[in-house]
Amino acid sequence: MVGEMPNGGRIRQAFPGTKDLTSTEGSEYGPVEFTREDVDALLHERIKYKSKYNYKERCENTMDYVKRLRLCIRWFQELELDYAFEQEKLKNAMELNEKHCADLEVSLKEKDVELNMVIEELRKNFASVQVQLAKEQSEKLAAIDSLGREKEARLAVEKLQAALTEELGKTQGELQTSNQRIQAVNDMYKLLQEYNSSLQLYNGKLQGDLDDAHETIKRGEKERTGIVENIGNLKGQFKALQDQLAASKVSQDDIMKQKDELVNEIVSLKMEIQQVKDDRDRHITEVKNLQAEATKQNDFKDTINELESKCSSQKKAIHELQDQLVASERKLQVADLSTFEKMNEFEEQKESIIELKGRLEEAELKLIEGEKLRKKLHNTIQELKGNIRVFCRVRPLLSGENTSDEAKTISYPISLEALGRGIDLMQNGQKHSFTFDKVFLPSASQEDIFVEISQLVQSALDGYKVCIFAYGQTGSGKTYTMMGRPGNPEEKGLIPRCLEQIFRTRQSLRSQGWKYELQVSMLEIYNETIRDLLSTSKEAVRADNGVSPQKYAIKHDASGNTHVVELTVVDVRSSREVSFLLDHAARNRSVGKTAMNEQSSRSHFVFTLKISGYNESTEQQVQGVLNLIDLAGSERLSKSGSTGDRLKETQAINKSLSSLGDVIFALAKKEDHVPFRNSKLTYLLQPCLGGDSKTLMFVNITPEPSSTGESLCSLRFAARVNACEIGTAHRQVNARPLDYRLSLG
Ligand SMILES: Nc1ncnc2c1ncn2[C@@H]1O[C@H](COP(=O)(O)OP(=O)(O)OP(=O)(O)O)[C@@H](O)[C@H]1O
Repeated sequence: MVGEMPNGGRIRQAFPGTKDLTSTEGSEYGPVEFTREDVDALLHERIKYKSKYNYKERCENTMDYVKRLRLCIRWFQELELDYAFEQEKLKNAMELNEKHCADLEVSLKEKDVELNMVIEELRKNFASVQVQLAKEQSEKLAAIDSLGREKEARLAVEKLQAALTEELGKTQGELQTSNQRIQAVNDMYKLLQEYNSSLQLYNGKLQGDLDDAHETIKRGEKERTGIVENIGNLKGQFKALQDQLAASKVSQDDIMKQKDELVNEIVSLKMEIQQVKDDRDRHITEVKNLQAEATKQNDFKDTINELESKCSSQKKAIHELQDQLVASERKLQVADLSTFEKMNEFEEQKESIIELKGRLEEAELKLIEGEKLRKKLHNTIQELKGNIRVFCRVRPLLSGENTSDEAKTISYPISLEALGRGIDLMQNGQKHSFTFDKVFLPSASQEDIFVEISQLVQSALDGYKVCIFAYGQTGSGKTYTMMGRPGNPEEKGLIPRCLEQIFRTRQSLRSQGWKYELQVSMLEIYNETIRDLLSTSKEAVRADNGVSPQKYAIKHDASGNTHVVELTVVDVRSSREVSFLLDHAARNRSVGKTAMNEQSSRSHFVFTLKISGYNESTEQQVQGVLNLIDLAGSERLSKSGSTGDRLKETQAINKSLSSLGDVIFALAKKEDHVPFRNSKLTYLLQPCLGGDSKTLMFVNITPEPSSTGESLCSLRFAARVNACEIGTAHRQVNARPLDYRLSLG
């Protein structure tokens, strides 16, 4: 059958395009396909023939027609087979579809049930949503209400915002000016940095000059020794010449005498000659007479010969004496000449010695000036750097301590850059080198120490906060450095010397219109408790417990000043008054005997001098503070030999010193949190350590070989302190009157 296929198309396409159905070629060259039109044409085809009676032709045409019919039938048969196959396939597909439909139906039913459930739930939800909606509508109403209110509030806020914007504008203006100021500060900082580097350069140059000066001095020294040697030689020569001169003078005198004698002799000889001549003439006349007579008397011949020979020998003698006289006169002239030359040489050398002495003095002066300038620049650089300065002092060996050369563990480098600043410590054959701002040898006197810190004391008078503290193992000389040895003016410590300088300067500044008021307080921190050393009541000094927590509480105010509540403060007018107070405090101090020190300080001693200055002519006011602190000695429990109360003291001392270390190291590392509050000592010293103070630490060292370990610990601690940058101290200068309360810093 030919027709539309179930899929709407044809299964086979018979001869696309036009085709000659009379041809039977298809049967021989593969399958032939037919369209509906082809089949219709084939069925309605009439067999053509030329002659009705040409049976052959009719038979051939019929055969051809039959062939084509057969071909068409075969095509139909194949098509049918295809259709049957297709039908089978469709049936299978239909069965599959039916099955799928049944499955779908089941799942649809399930879905239906599910959907019903969902619908049920949605209905429930809808009901609750409706309830919620009602609720929300009421809330909406409330919200609309509050919106109204908020609008009002917003308006108010907008107004506020406008005001704030205005303020913001102002603040931004201020910010701008602040930025400008910051810029200016930055510029200043840059300038300071440049100044600093130029100072360093200058310092370098000065160092160079210093080196040159050293060189010149060395050369001068050499020249001087050469000159001194020369002078010695010249003096020797001069002496020899003087001796020679004296001898020459003597010989000259002798020669003169001789000359005189010779002259006399010559005169007498001349006279003699004259006489002889006269005699001769006389004799000649006599001889003539005699000759005349000789002729008569031959007897006189011998006498005449004798007289003649006598005469010629006398002539010879006169010649010799005359030659001698000429030679002596020449010698005398030569001697005069060389004396004159020597005198000239001596004068020249005298002048060159005077000139060299002048040059030497000039070089020495230059050296002193250079050293002063170097120190000043060093101080300025240190101030700009904002470091805590550290001086190291090594005390001399005390009687009974090991003095043998082999036991010496401390040495001092002599290189130019470390001279006076370096210290080397040997421990177990290993050398540990340290450099500080200054190292004082055991031979340094109390005056030497004071000279180095006197500028700091001046700073306190100029309105700076100054803090000097002594750190070191017990028995290393802290108290000796700060207080000195009582009863010996030569061995006065820093505290009495500082006060003497302050009172002296106060006196001299009076002529410039300055008036100073000085107030003193002294306290000690013993076992983490503050004790007022100037209190007149014994209980207040001694009681560890029973004091109100408010009493002696440490307070820092906003301007960086520290106050100790209820601490005794005394106005002082002379250093004698202060000495009296120091004696009083010393009697109240907690001291005890340890294995390391007979008179060991068992507490931290804090001496505070508040300086308030007012200049009547300039109306300028300054407020300086001088804190002088003798720390309790650091010591190992094992070494201190402490037990009982002493052990408790030692533990408290070590705890507060280790807190001091923690604070220093936190500052060195620039940590956000610095544990100032961990001990009374660090909390009290907060302004000194925190940067608003000129701070100097003495690290005291004992040269005793058995203390090498302790010394090394102290030096290491000091080196870290020295490396710690704490900021720059500020001067407290005011134009208006100050609050004269006493503060620690
Ligand atoms: N530079 C010095 N010259 C002479 N003697 C000194 C020197 N330094 C310290 N001494 C002596 O050494 C001893 C111990 O010194 P000092 O009491 O000052 O030590 P310290 O470090 O304060 O000890 P502590 O921490 O136990 O109080 C004292 O007898 C003192 O006189």
